[in-house]
Amino acid sequence: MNSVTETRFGLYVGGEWTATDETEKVYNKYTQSLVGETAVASEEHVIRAVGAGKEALRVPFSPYERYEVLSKVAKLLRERNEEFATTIADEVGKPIAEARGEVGRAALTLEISAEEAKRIHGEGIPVESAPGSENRHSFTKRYPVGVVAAITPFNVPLNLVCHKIGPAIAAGNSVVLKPDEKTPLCALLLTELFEQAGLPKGRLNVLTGKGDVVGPLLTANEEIDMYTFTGSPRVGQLIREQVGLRKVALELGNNSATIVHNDADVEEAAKQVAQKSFNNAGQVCISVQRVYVHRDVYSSFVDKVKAYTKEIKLGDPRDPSTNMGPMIAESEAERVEAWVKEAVEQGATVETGGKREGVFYHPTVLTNVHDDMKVCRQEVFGPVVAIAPYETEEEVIAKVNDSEYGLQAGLFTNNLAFAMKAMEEIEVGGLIVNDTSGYRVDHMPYGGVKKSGHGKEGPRYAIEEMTEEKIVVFNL
Ligand SMILES: NC(=O)c1ccc[n+]([C@@H]2O[C@H](COP(=O)([O-])OP(=O)(O)OC[C@H]3O[C@@H](n4cnc5c(N)ncnc54)[C@H](O)[C@@H]3O)[C@@H](O)[C@H]2O)c1
Ligand SMILES: O=C[C@H](O)CS(=O)(=O)O
Repeated sequence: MNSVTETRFGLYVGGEWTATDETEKVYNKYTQSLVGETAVASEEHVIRAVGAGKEALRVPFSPYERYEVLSKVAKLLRERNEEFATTIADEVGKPIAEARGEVGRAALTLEISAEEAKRIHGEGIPVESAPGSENRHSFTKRYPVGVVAAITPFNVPLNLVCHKIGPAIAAGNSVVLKPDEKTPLCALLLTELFEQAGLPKGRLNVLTGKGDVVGPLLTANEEIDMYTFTGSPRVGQLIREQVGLRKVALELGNNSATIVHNDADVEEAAKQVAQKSFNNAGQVCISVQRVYVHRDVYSSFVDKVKAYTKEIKLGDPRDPSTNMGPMIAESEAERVEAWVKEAVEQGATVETGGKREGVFYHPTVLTNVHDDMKVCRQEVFGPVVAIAPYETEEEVIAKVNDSEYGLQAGLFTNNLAFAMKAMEEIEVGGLIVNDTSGYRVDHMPYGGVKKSGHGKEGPRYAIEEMTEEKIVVFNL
């Protein structure tokens, strides 16, 4: 069959599209109308996909050929930018401007991966410096791990797929991808581009279906060499438990903090916070959730954030004037509503927002919060930001660190000594000075500590995760 019959997709296994009797429906998150239907993978499909991946590894696929395929996919993706952007807007509910931005970033992620394919290298090891090894010489080389299973979330369904397929292919691996069942369409369209670009059969296999069914089938398959997962800490933990001694990279959640110090550009900080708290309706792992503001500038900062937040226009994601779309499901909007209600019962003040309309939750600014409220302690993953004052550098660093998570944090200050102290002491994978926790470009090392996971993304760093380093020592 073709990959698509109108909007119906098969599984992609060993370079062939396969239909299944059972299908999974995909809905437009704004209109709730049907936008696509995918096949549903069974255990047999998992076995076939992994087998195809293993088989493909036996056929030479040079670094330059990998570079060429990945570059071609990036080019095709740029050519079909609008189709991908509208697909993301429909299946996620992400405003079209943000969706276009995601497509551009996804193409860049593939271009960076293509470049990295040509420069995977080991290093010379000076073994001769050890007494008794004077006549030895040594170097290392990196080799693909084999078959990589990639499991991805709903919120950034194209670029986060590219962050897994790009480096895995660049490093010489085969991939079995399982995109999120709520937003699989752009990953399936991307698979068509890999096919069109001439990716050898079996190097990419795509299995769709419910995560709690297909996921365990993947983790139970002993032929898979590595798992790369982006999603919730709950599922990350399950995968960790199920895969035993095999390699795992986990990109999980966060309750991201940003500090606004008394010497900061308060106007700029407020503008950035109001934007990075509500992008994709707050459904971003580095979305600003907790803001700690120095008492000297607290009132003026809260006023400014409120004013910027009130300008956010909710509506149809396809309408270019919309700033914020719906959440992924009404049940998620109800959960956020319940968490805000609970915070208010515990003493929080709603400065603006605090209202649900069906699947929309209005962008919400909370003050008078304390660190043990759910909206501070847990990951909201919705359009809610909680603002609290602080007085000393030590106090605010302790507050930021008082979290189970540690993905990224932001700090607005012009005080270099404070910025360096924060770099030394804040427990995160990335500290962003003079911007929010929400800053990311695709070639930087990206990944968390604590319950935010382990292993880095960014093509160069993901390639390190997806390769094994081998040493050779010559006794001459
Ligand atoms: N650190 C990062 O880079 C990053 C990026 C994006 C999202 N996230 C996190 O992802 C979460 C939101 O995404 P989500 O709701 O799609 O997450 P999720 O964990 O519910 O789903 C992620 C993926 O796991 C699959 N899955 C579900 N159950 C499974 C199981 N039992 N075994 C294997 N796979 C299973 C889903 O189908 C989906 O493909 C948030 O916590 C967010 O912070 C992290
Ligand atoms: O949701 C988390 C994403 O990794 C953030 S970004 O889209 O990559 O910037």
